[in-house]
Amino acid sequence: MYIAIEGIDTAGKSTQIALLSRNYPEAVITKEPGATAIGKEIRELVLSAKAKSKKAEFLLFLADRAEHIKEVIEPNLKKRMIISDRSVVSGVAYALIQEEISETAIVHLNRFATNGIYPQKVFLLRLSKEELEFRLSQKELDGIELRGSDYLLKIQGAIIKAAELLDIELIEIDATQSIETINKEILSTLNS
Ligand SMILES: Nc1ncnc2c1ncn2[C@@H]1O[C@H](COP(=O)(O)OP(=O)(O)O)[C@@H](O)[C@H]1O
Ligand SMILES: Cc1cn([C@H]2C[C@H](O)[C@@H](COP(=O)(O)OP(=O)(O)O)O2)c(=O)[nH]c1=O
Repeated sequence: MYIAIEGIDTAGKSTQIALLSRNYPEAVITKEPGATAIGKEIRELVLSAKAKSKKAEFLLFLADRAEHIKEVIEPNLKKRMIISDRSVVSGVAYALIQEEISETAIVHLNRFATNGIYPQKVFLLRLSKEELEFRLSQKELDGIELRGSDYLLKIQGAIIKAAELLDIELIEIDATQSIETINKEILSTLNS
C-alpha cells in the first residue's frame, strides 16, 4: 500500500512519519520534494524561492515528482508499504492557489508526471490558525514559510480540494491533538 501524510508546514508530518517508521519497520519511508539525487537539488533550488515564475516553480516540483515516482514509488509499489511525506496532493494544492494554471492543466500535468500513480490513502494533518502561528514562531522559516500563515491556511483548504479533484481518499485529522493520539488515529484507519 502507498500512503501519504499531508499538511501545511509545521502540521507534524515528519513527526508522524518518524512514528510510523517504527510501527512499520519494513516500510519504504520517502518524501516530496527531495527523495532522489536530482530531487535534492530541485528541493534546494525551489525552497530558495528564487523562481520568479510560478509556472517554473510548479514545473520544478513536477520534475521532482516524476523522478520520485520512477525511482522510489514504482519499484516498490507491489512489494512494500510506502509511506510518503507529501505527494501529488501537495503538488495540486500549491498550484491551485497560484491561480495561474487552469485546474484541468494542473491535474493533467500531475497525471503525466506520475503515470497516474497516486497514494491509496492520504492523511491530512489539519492545523488551527493559532497553533500554526505558534509553531511558525518557534522555527527558522524557509522561502515558502515566509509567505505567512494566511497563505499556508489557504493551502490547507486547497489540499482538501486537490484530493477531491484527484479522487483520492482523504482522512482528516486534528493536528492540534497530542502526537500519540494522532499516531493512534492513523494506525486505526490503516488497520480497519
Ligand atoms: N501533535 C503535536 N503537538 C505539538 N507539537 C507538535 C505536534 N506534532 C509536531 N509538533 C512540533 O511541531 C513542529 C513541526 O513538526 P514537524 O513534524 O516538523 O512538521 P512538518 O513535517 O509538517 O513541517 C516540531 O517542532 C514538532 O516537534
Ligand atoms: C510537494 C510540493 C511542496 N511545496 C512546498 C511545501 C513546502 O513549503 C515546501 C517543501 O518543503 P518540505 O520539504 O515539506 O519542508 P520542510 O523541510 O520545511 O518541512 O515546498 C510546493 O510548493 N509545491 C509542491 O508541489
